[in-house]
Amino acid sequence: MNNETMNQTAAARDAAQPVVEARGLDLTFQTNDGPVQALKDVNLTIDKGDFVSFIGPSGCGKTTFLRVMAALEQPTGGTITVNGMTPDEARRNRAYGYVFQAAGLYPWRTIAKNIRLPLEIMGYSRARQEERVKDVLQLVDLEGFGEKYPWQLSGGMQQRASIARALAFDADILLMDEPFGALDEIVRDHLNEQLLQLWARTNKTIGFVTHSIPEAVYLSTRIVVMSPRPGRITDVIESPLPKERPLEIRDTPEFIEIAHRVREGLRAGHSYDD
Ligand SMILES: Nc1ncnc2c1ncn2[C@@H]1O[C@H](COP(=O)(O)OP(=O)(O)OP(=O)(O)O)[C@@H](O)[C@H]1O
Repeated sequence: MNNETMNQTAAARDAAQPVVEARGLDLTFQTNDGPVQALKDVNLTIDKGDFVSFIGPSGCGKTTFLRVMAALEQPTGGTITVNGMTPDEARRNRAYGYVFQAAGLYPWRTIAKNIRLPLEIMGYSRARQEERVKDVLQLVDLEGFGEKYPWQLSGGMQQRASIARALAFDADILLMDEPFGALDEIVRDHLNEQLLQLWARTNKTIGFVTHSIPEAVYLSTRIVVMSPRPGRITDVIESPLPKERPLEIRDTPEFIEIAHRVREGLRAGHSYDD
């Protein structure tokens, strides 16, 4: 191998820094009705700056995988590292922010105070808290809404506030569990566009759970198709779509082709016997 080729190989390796590496991951829950295998032999690498969506029918382990990454569940087999550490160490290093399906804002605190909460807990100075709140409100297009209470905002705005809270301590990784699932389609389209812009501006690594094929295809650099009983990965689709994605991209043949492959993957992994 000549020097130039070696340099190119090294550059490619540096460019693709693995953020999450799961190898042979298993998770079996012990329940009163017996063991439930939520994840079976999951192998996945997520690189820095990837936008990875997890799609699959109910119960295929999407949320469980996200929770394992966030150290909220312990695997019962295999290995997983986040930024080269255990998920627990990564959590203590503030590697991720987590966004749930429900915005989960405290109704008695203003939007700014909701966003400030994790920073207060982490002991940020008052000045630094103010600075971060201002920055993240701007990132999610909610400048001027900091002093409002959650009930004064629409559902879409509340979800943006919840994303702002997850971004407050500037974690590298954003884990989002069906964050827009409860919103109507127009609002969802708008938030999808905004999320892509935010991702492009911040270069975060995003793990995103969804039930929607168009949402997964529109947002992702990589789509992980899962199937249930036991929960496992059946396909990983690398998106050929450019990083710049106007909503109209959804009408292009490339988009429709990826959506078709996701649908086929879901169909193949689905058992119609139950
Ligand atoms: N704490 C738990 N104890 C026992 N079983 C659990 C627990 N959490 C999840 N499970 C089971 O593990 C399986 C995977 O659940 P999980 O919530 O990860 O699926 P999902 O793909 O996110 O589903 P959905 O799309 O409905 O949110 C399911 O069978 C679920 O009932």
